[in-house]
This record gives sequence, structure tokens and C-alpha cells, in this order.
Amino acid sequence: MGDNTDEFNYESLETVAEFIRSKIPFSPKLLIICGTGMAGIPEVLDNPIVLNYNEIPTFPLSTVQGHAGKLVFGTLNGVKIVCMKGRFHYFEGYSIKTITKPIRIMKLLGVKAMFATNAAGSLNPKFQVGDIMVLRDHLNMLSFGGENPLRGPNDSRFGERFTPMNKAYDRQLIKIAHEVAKDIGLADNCHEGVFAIVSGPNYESVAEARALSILGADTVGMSTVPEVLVARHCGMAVFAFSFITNRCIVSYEENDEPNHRNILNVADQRSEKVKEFVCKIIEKSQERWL
Ligand SMILES: O=P(O)(O)O[C@H]1O[C@H](CO)[C@@H](O)[C@H]1O
Ligand SMILES: Nc1nc2[nH]cnc2c(=O)[nH]1
Repeated sequence: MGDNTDEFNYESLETVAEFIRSKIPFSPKLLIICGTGMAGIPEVLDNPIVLNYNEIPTFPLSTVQGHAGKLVFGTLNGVKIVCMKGRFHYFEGYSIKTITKPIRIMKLLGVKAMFATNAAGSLNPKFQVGDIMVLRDHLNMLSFGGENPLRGPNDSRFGERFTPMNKAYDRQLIKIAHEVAKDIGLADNCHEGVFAIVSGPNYESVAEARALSILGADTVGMSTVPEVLVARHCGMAVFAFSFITNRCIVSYEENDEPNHRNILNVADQRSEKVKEFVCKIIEKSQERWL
């Protein structure tokens, strides 16, 4: 038998959802996970209500700079939204189940779709720092090593035992994202591709970056994919994009090094455009979430 500790079972998660319901006067339909440097996204919400992670029983706490640790509830064009201002990463020391625990809580609250964002390094030489890459697919290096949040007993109230991943990223939302990019002048800066997750917290060695590129990855980061697995398992539509904050170093001749401070700065400089991108995609897909 796998591990199905009380903290992760349906009833325990329902208790957490019930606590949140007691604080929030509506049921959110869309979850937005704010990646590193994307903490500004919740500013687009009307009538925001904030719930700190440390007020929510058994909710994990954010430990990474740029991840505040707050749920922000509000509306945009009538769509009821919850933003996670702060996500959990495997490198923080949390288990793979802990980092994805909020997703099932959100499902119990009524969420139908997840928009996940991340800061990522670019492996594709055609992508520039400051560009966006919409995820068409992913390469789950954690799962290759056996770390998967869906491992263990399956509760069919959430979803089926075996979850397909070939259509994980909602194709209608990808199409809308390209239309929006065109509308807001980002056509040349918005790509589509494959995101690879590694555990971190170190950035890639030259050999690792080269290997990921050979395997077919266009961007690499330390998040998102576990959330996607759990969201798809429980039937949510998923849309995700990488904001490219740095180029991965694939040559021993280069002196550059990625660092988190620069990554935050780059994301900060483009935050208004990223907000506009997210808002317009919600606007164009709103009938699905009302
Ligand atoms: O994936 P998000 O949360 O955007 O954060 C990314 O940025 C950090 C590295 O600078 C890592 O945590 C990486 O995963
Ligand atoms: N693994 C990884 N994560 C990142 N997050 C932002 N940039 C990077 C990067 O280059 N590599």
C-alpha cells in the first residue's frame, strides 16, 4: 500500500476547503498560479479578498523570495478567480504531494481550470529573454525518477487511476493565447513549446542544459508540471506559460550565470505586459468559466 496519510485524503482536504468557504463569499472557477516575478497578476482582480497561507489550517507556507504566500480571490469580467500568490516547489523540501495539495483543495472549492505561470530558462536559441512560451507539452524529469504526485492509493472522487497527458494543455486556450499575443503586439515574442521540470534548486550544468535540449525541451524550470498532473487528474482544463527570464548556458566559453535576483528583475520589467496577456486570455475564454 502506498502512503495516503490523513493530511492528503479527501476528507482532510474537504475540511480545508470548508474553512476557505467560510471566509470567501463565492466559489472560484479559475485558479491562477503566479510564478516567480508574476505576483502582480492578482492586481487585475476586482474586489480582492486576501487569505494568507498561514491562516489556512495545514496549508504549506511559501519560502522563496517573490512568493508572498497569499490566496487572492476576486473577479475579472465576471469570472470568479483565485490567485495563488506564491507556489510550492520541490526544492523547498516539500514532498511532491505537499506542493500539489492546493490544487485538490481548489477543485473542492469548485475550480474548473488552472492557469499556471512560471519563470524559466530558455533552451531554444530562437527565444529571447522577456518572451513568453505557451506550454504545448512537458518533459517531467521528476517523474522519470519516480517522483509523481499521483503515486499512491487513488481516490476516484478526484479522478481515475491512470491519467492521459497527451492532451494536458487545453488546445482552445493555446489558440486564444496566440490570438491575444497578436492583438497586444506580442506575436513575435510569444512561442509554443515543451517545458522541462528539474528539481532544482541549482540551475543546469552545461551538460544538463544540452541534454534537455536534445530531449526536446524549449524551456526549463522547477515547477508547474506536478500541478498540471494533479489538475488534469481531477479534470481541470489547464493552460500554462513560461516567462523567459534567462538563457540557459550551453557553452563552456560563456561567463554568464543565471541568478534569482536577475530573474525577478527581468520578470518585473515585463509584468504589465504579462498581466495584459493573462487578462485578455481570460476575457476571450470567459464563457467557459462563468
Ligand atoms: O517556477 P517558478 O515558481 O516561476 O520559479 C522559478 O524561478 C526560480 C528560480 O529562479 C525557481 O523557483 C523556478 O522554478
Ligand atoms: N531550472 C531552471 N529554472 C529556472 N527558472 C528561471 N530560470 C531558470 C533556469 O535557467 N533553470
